[in-house]
Parts: sequence; structure tokens; C-alpha cells
Amino acid sequence: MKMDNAADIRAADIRLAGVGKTFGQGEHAVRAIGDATLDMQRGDFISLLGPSGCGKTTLLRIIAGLERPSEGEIVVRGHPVWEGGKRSAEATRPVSMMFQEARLFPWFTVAENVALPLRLRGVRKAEREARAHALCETVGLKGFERMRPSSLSGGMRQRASLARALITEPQVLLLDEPFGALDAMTRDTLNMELMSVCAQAQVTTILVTHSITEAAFLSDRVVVLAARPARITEVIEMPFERPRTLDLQRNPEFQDMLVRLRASLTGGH
Ligand SMILES: Nc1ncnc2c1ncn2[C@@H]1O[C@H](COP(=O)(O)OP(=O)(O)OP(=O)(O)O)[C@@H](O)[C@H]1O
Repeated sequence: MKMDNAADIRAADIRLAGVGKTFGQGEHAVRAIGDATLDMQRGDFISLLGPSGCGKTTLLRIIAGLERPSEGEIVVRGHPVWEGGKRSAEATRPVSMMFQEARLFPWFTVAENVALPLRLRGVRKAEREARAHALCETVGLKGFERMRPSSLSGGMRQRASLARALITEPQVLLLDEPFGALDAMTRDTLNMELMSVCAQAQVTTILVTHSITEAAFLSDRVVVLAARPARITEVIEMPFERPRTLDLQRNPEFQDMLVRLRASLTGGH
């Protein structure tokens, strides 16, 4: 039976309970994350905002199961990511991650890069190709499917990287400054597309960003982290109606929110 009722939707989709992480031991130990506790519901869009080096990437890697926490528990879609020292496939399978660099394989075409996660999951070629082509169209890469990544602009490479992250139809999307290296206009366009894709598919999304504006514009909530070891200092609701357009950024309430977020980030209230 499909449990798509209101109770299911409200159930915590991602739960971090007392998550801490220390790299190394003894005098070389680096405490990257202090004590992170957070609940996210299905379809939530949250941003992690914090000073450089405060442990944001580490936190994403822990949620994706790429890094093991030193303390605490992470639950994704009802499944603990680590159980008895083993990583759970049920918890990591619905998760996709995207990075600041596109990380495409230069010897594959755009469509082959986009389809790669399906190939790794043993999906047949005809289906892989059909789905990769459809997603290329969704992210604005129609006509570029057979090109190599080296012939694409930075923005187009990130489009391909987004398509690759979406091809497994993830329920959780972890984004580590995905558009941070792009010019402002391309970044705005891609952010609008990202917001629409995430809303349509009810993807639970966590974005790491250094941009206060981007965090406020895209998110339902902004999680403000203090310097290392990362601690959540504040979780701030973004009370702006959806769907949002770029005009929102000129709205005085939005501008006030940026001031509020900046104050939280620098520790002044
Ligand atoms: N594998 C590792 N071994 C040792 N130390 C690590 C490792 N990974 C991260 N660190 C340390 O943990 C701290 C947090 O790093 P992390 O990359 O998570 O921060 P960040 O907030 O994402 O940084 P930025 O905003 O600059 O990208 C840093 O001091 C980093 O040097």
C-alpha cells in the first residue's frame, strides 16, 4: 500500500541526533562537528550557512553515509545510516549529492555522464539512454547530449551534473555549493530551475552555501552554524510564499531577513 498520506509526509525524513565528528586522534585530532541535532520533513529545503571550514561539507558527507560520525545517529527515510558498524543501503540509496565542481568524466559524452548512476545500478542501455535524454531536456541540455564535457561552459557542466544527480530520482538531494563558481546570472537561472525540480518531486534538499541571499531565497529554513566545531546556533524560518520569483529579492521583508541572517552568522543579534 502506498503510504502517501499526510502523516507520512510529516514524518521526519532526515534526523540528526547529537551528531559529532572528530578526525584523527590525540594531539592531531580535529573536532569538525560538535553536536548537531536537526529534523527535516519530506520536501523541506534547508540551507547550511556558516563560516569557512566550520564543517558543512563534513556534515553533508555524514548524511550521505560517506563519512562515519564519531557520535550520534543519522536516520534517512526511517533507516539509520549506520547500523552495527555497517552502512545501510536503504538509507543511502535515496540520496544524491552534487558538488561545486561538475566532476564529469571527460571521455564520456554528456548523456553517458548523466546516465552513469543508472549504469552502476545495472539499468539496461536503452532505458538509461531514454532517461538521460529526457533529463538533459529538463535541465536545458537538449542538443548537447552527444558532446564531451570539455565543449561545455561551466554552467552547462553544472546542468549535466544536476541531471546526473537527479537521474536516480533521489528523495534526498545534498548540494555542496553547486553553483558557487558560476556567474550571478547563470546562478540565478540554475537556482530557479533547482527550486522547481525539488518542489515538483518533493525532494528533501540540503544546500551548503556561502551566499546569504541564495540561502534565504531557496530555503524553507536556514540553519546557521558556528565556527569549528560546527554547532547549530540558530534555525531560521524563511516565511516567503512559494512559488518564489527573483522579484522576491527586492522585497523589504526579504532584505530585512538578509540583515537578520548576517547578524546571526556573525554572532551579533
Ligand atoms: N578527512 C579529513 N581529515 C582530517 N580533517 C578533516 C577531514 N575532512 C575535513 N577535515 C577538517 O574538518 C574541518 C571542517 O571541514 P569542512 O570541509 O567540512 O568545512 P566546510 O565548512 O565545508 O568548509 P568550506 O566552507 O571552506 O568549504 C576542517 O578543519 C577540515 O580541515
